[in-house]
Amino acid sequence: KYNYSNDKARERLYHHLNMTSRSFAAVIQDLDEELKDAICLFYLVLRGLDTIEDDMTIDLETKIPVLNTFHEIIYQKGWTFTKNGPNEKDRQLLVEFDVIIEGFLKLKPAYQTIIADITKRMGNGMAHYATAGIHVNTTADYDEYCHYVAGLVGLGLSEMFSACGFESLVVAKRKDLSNSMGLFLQKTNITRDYLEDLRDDRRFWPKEIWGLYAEKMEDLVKPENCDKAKQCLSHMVWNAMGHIKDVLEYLEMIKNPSCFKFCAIPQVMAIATLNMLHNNYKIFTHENIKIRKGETVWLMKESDNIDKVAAIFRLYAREINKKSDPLDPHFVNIGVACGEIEQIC
Ligand SMILES: CC(C)(C)CN1C(=O)[C@@H](CC(=O)N[C@@H](CC(=O)O)C(=O)O)O[C@H](c2cccc3ccccc23)c2cc(Cl)ccc21
Repeated sequence: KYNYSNDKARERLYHHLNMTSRSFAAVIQDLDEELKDAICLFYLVLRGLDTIEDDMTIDLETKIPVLNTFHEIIYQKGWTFTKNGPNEKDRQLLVEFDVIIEGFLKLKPAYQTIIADITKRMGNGMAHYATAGIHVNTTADYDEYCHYVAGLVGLGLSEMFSACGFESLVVAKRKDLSNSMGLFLQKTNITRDYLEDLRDDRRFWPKEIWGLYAEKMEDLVKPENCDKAKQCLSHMVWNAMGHIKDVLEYLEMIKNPSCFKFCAIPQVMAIATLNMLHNNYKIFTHENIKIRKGETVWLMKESDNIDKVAAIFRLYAREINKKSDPLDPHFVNIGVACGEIEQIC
């Protein structure tokens, strides 16, 4: 029955959600009642984990154990974390993490189990890559790292969609497609955040790729290496585009309208971002380049069914292809990738 204190707790929970990312918080709040709280808490637990992984001011002796045990921490009433650096974006979330734990412990056991399982696997994966000397070298490492931090999120969400009955059991079964949903988002973010990550001494671009264009990853920012830098960027864009076929196949499976928008909106933002990144030397000179607000508003409005989403992917594939430089070694690859997208859409 209606429980005032519960409502107060829920209000504090959604306050944290709105603090993390306003636009996406609105999308989560549009989800059906049955899933809304579970996905809100999944999102905030993962945001807490990510805030610890991202904070380079925390020494490894502290960071590694917290990453590895976060799936147990989320059951510990009252737990908070105050060791985050002062300028860490979501520091407040961890200072008040007891609120998240309260909400997590109110969820149905089925959702708690899914969230704890994904958190365990993600935390272990993050701890591995946070260990001194471990780098993203091969493209296989790149796929593995992105699986840990984003592919697993897709697996967890698909299990929730199937568990609550909104989507068929096939959605949870197609782990390959769920994984690609995460990889497409994460590879787009990693490609976009080259300069910011370089500044924070975080290296996610695989050496197997940047090593074809420079001696050291940081050489790509030198003006004299401009052409090589843009060729490396094309290679990264092409690598991310490899997941689009799976993304569209996954979205075609999603029938519940609120689940569909929740899944489709980040994907159309990602293809729009990839289009903005392609052949855009600014990623080597400016941080935090984003698609315009007007474009995101249009994308959020236009992503409510598979036909419109397919049309958006077809539109951006054409834009990306138009911007390709015939002298770029990946000119043909990107042309083929764009052709494929235009075919399936
Ligand atoms: C790393 C990441 C891509 C998984 C982060 N991630 C996302 O990027 C969010 C979108 C988001 O947070 N957008 C923010 C980004 C920002 O703050 O800059 C915005 O303001 O638009 O979406 C994903 C997300 C949504 C829907 C389906 C998914 C399937 C597989 C993997 C991830 C999926 C997400 C869902 C959950 Cl439950 C948790 C995290 C995420």
